[in-house]
Amino acid sequence: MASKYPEIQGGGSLILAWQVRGKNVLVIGGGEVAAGRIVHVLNADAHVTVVCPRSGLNDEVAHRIAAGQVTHIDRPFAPSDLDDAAMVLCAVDDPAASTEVYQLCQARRIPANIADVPPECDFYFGSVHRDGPLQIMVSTNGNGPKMANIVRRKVAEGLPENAGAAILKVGELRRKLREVATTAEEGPKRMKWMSKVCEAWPLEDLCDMDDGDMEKLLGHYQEANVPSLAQIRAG
Ligand SMILES: C[C@@]1(CC(=O)O)C2=NC(=C\c3[nH]c(c(CCC(=O)O)c3CC(=O)O)Cc3[nH]c(c(CC(=O)O)c3CCC(=O)O)/C=C3\N/C(=C\2)[C@@H](CCC(=O)O)[C@]3(C)CC(=O)O)/[C@H]1CCC(=O)O
Ligand SMILES: NC(=O)c1ccc[n+]([C@@H]2O[C@H](COP(=O)([O-])OP(=O)(O)OC[C@H]3O[C@@H](n4cnc5c(N)ncnc54)[C@H](O)[C@@H]3O)[C@@H](O)[C@H]2O)c1
Repeated sequence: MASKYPEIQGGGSLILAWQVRGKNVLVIGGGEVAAGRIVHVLNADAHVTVVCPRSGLNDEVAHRIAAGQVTHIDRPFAPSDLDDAAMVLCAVDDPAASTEVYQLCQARRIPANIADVPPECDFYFGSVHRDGPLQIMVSTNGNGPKMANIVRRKVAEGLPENAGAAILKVGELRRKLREVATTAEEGPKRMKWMSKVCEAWPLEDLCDMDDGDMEKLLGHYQEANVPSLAQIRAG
């Protein structure tokens, strides 16, 4: 029977935007896969430690270490490396070591991804498009990682060029709005107004909006209709 509520499909992943800013992420291994994981977590402002013998580091990981972007422990993994870890990413070419890492992480309740070993992953990586504040992740839930890459590139091709820049401006406007409409009671009205601006304004106008335009637009916050960029500039 058709229901008015969303149908449950099951079998998916819970896709979230995990905030690892300033948290300790331990990367085990220093090869090609580790290099990719390191880029993902550095882009999320995590504090990254790589444990791997120097002889096993690839050029990219060695560069991250030399540039001071990550902390390096020059030896194979040891259980004490987990002591401060909020998240563990393991990418070693040694299945027995991987399994040991995963079991230790489970015992300590540290979320872990063992690259290429789905049953030993608390979360999978996905294929990510990034444009400033905009991130889009594609997952095939373990069915076809290469397909995730292909779909991600197709999705990115279909996006307007200025989506990220427009979203950056929306972020600034929202922060300014909260300074003008400060109270909790104002919340629902503030949210409705912000939604209206996002729907009414083309991306180009959002991108064009400067500080002065934002102040003027916020001056119309109490009105029922949201004026266009041309209207606020014309006064
Ligand atoms: C998305 C991406 C993110 C990233 O790694 O950052 C990612 N794999 C990528 C590439 C890739 N990986 C593999 C190939 C070879 C071609 C192919 O097999 O398709 C290619 C293609 C290439 O290298 O171009 C081999 C592979 N991968 C896994 C297994 C094990 C298995 O399936 O059992 C095997 C060996 C299978 C075998 O032995 O045959 C498993 C996983 N790989 C995942 C993520 C998770 C599921 C994501 C999802 O389903 O959407 C999951 C479950 C766990 C995890 O590792 O997190 C990244 C693309 C990023 C990008 O380019 O944008
Ligand atoms: N999910 C994916 O996207 C994906 C894609 C390709 C490969 N993989 C898998 O990821 C793993 C790593 O692949 P790679 O291409 O980076 O391999 P690689 O051989 O380039 O790197 C392996 C790294 O692990 C290090 N290492 C080995 N034992 C270690 C230990 N006990 N402690 C610390 N470091 C240790 C090595 O020194 C080396 O730096 C493999 O198991 C591979 O099958 C995953």
